[in-house]
Amino acid sequence: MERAHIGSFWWPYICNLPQRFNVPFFFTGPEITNLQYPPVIYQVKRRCRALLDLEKELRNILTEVPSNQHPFGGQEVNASSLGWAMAAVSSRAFQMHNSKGSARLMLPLIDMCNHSFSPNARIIQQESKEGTSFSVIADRHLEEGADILLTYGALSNDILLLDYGFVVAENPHDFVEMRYDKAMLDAARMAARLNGDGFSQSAVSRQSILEQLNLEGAGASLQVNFGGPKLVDGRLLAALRVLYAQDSDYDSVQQRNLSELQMLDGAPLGDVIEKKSLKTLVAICALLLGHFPTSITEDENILKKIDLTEAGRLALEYRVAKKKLLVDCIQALSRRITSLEKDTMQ
Ligand SMILES: C[S@@+](CC[C@H](N)C(=O)[O-])C[C@H]1O[C@@H](n2cnc3c(N)ncnc32)[C@H](O)[C@@H]1O
Repeated sequence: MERAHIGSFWWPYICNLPQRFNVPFFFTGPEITNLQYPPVIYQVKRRCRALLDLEKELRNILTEVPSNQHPFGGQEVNASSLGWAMAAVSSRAFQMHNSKGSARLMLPLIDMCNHSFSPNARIIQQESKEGTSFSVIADRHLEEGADILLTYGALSNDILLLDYGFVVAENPHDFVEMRYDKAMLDAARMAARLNGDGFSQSAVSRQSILEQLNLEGAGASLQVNFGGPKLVDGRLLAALRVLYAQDSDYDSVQQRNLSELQMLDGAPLGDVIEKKSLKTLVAICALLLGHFPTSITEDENILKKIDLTEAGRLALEYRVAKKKLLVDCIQALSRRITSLEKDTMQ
């Protein structure tokens, strides 16, 4: 609305906002496909659909509104202008908290600061009789001309891409998600050349632990992640440890609590089960990597091209970061397997 009202109080601020935002609902179809990661493609399409629905709804409402009461000064409202407004808010509003609750606020000037996971400044909020004020203070001495960097939060590349239109190459908060599925675990077990019965035939006693992990039963939450500070979703790790446990190990399983079973450090059910679980996790990462249509090397070669669009480059950077995350997981898990093997030999 403010953008349509030339000369309004907020007009100077609105004029200084970027004309274009590089968020994915402005991507072309092929650029969206080039993200190569179904969970984020689903989110992009959902947001595009929501914008188109909003456009339709507003158009219907506005046909009934007399021209002198038109909220946008008679200007056409379409998905593109709505998308611009949404991107302006999603990429520039800061989540602020006080005693009354929390809200996302547009903070002119402060919103010129870029994001870093190693920021050199932070926002300070002060309450007084006059109201709430916000300022930025540096956490260390900044040379003249240095960028003032804030942290936008512990955000994954999915959120950075969808809300802000950029990604961070080695984002410590990024993850790759998969759906917990015993058929997938069986495939990974075979890929890791570990023999034994399929996981689908697991005993009732294991079933109850999988239910406690909320991976089985009504209302189970099946999304499990690789990456982030924990490297592997604790629930997936615990499930594999329990599924590999033999009936004879069962006493040992019952002596462990759920949080112990979910921790990557240690081998709560012994080295044999640990190695099998870790090898299966490596195979899952390799299978997930194989789902991407192109390799990291192919992507890096495409990235060297100079005629890529900004969105095309961003889509490539996004998918390379996901693939590298899986490679990092494979390497870290393989190091753990090697160290367990060394311990066994000693
Ligand atoms: C709150 S604004 C920051 C100021 C912005 N550079 C400007 O002057 O318009 C957020 C936008 O800045 C850009 N940005 C912030 N941090 C970034 C980073 N670390 N890498 C790339 N772009 C970044 C993104 O376009 C993001 O949507």
